[in-house]
Amino acid sequence: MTAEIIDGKAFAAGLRERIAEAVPAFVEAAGRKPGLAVVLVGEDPASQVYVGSKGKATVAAGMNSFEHRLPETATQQELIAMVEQLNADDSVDGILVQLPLPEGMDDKAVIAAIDPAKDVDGFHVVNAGKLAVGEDALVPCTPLGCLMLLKDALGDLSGMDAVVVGRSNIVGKPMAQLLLGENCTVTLAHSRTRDLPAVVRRADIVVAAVGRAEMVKGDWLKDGATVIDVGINRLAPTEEGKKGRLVGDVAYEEALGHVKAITPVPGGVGPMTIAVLLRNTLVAAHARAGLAPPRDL
Ligand SMILES: NC(=O)C1=CN([C@@H]2O[C@H](COP(=O)(O)OP(=O)(O)OC[C@H]3O[C@@H](n4cnc5c(N)ncnc54)[C@H](OP(=O)(O)O)[C@@H]3O)[C@@H](O)[C@H]2O)C=CC1
Ligand SMILES: Nc1nc(=O)c2c([nH]1)NC[C@@H]1CN(c3ccc(C(=O)N[C@@H](CCC(=O)O)C(=O)O)cc3)C=[N+]21
Repeated sequence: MTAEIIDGKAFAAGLRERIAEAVPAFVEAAGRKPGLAVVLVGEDPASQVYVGSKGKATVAAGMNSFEHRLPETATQQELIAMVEQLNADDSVDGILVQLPLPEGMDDKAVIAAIDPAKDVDGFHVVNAGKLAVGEDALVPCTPLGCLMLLKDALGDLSGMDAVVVGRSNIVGKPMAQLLLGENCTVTLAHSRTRDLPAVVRRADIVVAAVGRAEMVKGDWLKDGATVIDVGINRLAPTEEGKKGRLVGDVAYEEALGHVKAITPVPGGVGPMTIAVLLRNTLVAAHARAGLAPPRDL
């Protein structure tokens, strides 16, 4: 059996195209462009790259991109003051505070300061709670992107055994909620899980969101499983002066011999995260303007 490589990059490009096509109708109805504000604290080079590519994708979709940078030395109070200013700014539909925050800042307090209607990351407890009880919510971008790829690859997920490895509030937990919402039988595994290989072996669907390079081995996978690899791990460079290779949480080459379909790293989930961020911004913009949500996004 040859494994299908799930092309997240291509799917994300298609989604961004559909978003760009839906923007003019919003502009017509609301009399303004949707706007996304990204706040970056400190100088972390990886974060700077992400923020830069988010900004470019936002503008390419026909939306306004507002970038705000605070120095590494900024206080939590200053950051929250900036968030409150963005809450009050009517041209801003989405607010994303890039994580991780510098040492000493409390993620929870900062996220709590974001207006839930503008919380395009879906990290605010109001949105997490709505997702948990099955109400309309802004859903975290990475797990929603994973779900879109799964539905595209498999169609109806009803009744399937899904194992999510990793229980963070950002990826694993909302992923489990989404799969439950699709009527999967969901197992949420983590660092205290006993006999993880045996747990993973039961799964028709495996979502790996651990942050450990190539931890999930090929022989942990049931033949014919579909695998979504969320992990982004930079290996040590093999040559001086070069960047190390990017790998996922799944031993990709080994997995190819077992799976029905799998996402690569890079080119899998990563690009979906950014496309869904734009989608969430457009959804938030419609809701804030009192318009019906855009369809087919
Ligand atoms: N593609 C994208 O857009 C994104 C990619 N990522 C990537 O996804 C990965 C996960 O991110 P995130 O959820 O934020 O990470 P966290 O570090 O917040 O969570 C990791 C989870 O993995 C679990 N875990 C750690 N070690 C093991 C182990 N040996 N066996 C089983 N479970 C284990 C932890 O368990 P416990 O709770 O018990 O500690 C925890 O629940 C990272 O590689 C990150 O870079 C993240 C966000 C977006
Ligand atoms: N508030 C907040 N929201 C986030 O959504 C958020 C965040 N903070 N902090 C950091 C993580 C990580 N993240 C990624 C986005 C895109 C790629 C991506 O596009 N990756 C490319 C490769 C990029 C490369 O080559 O380095 C790929 O996988 O193909 C990866 C990771 C969003 N995050």
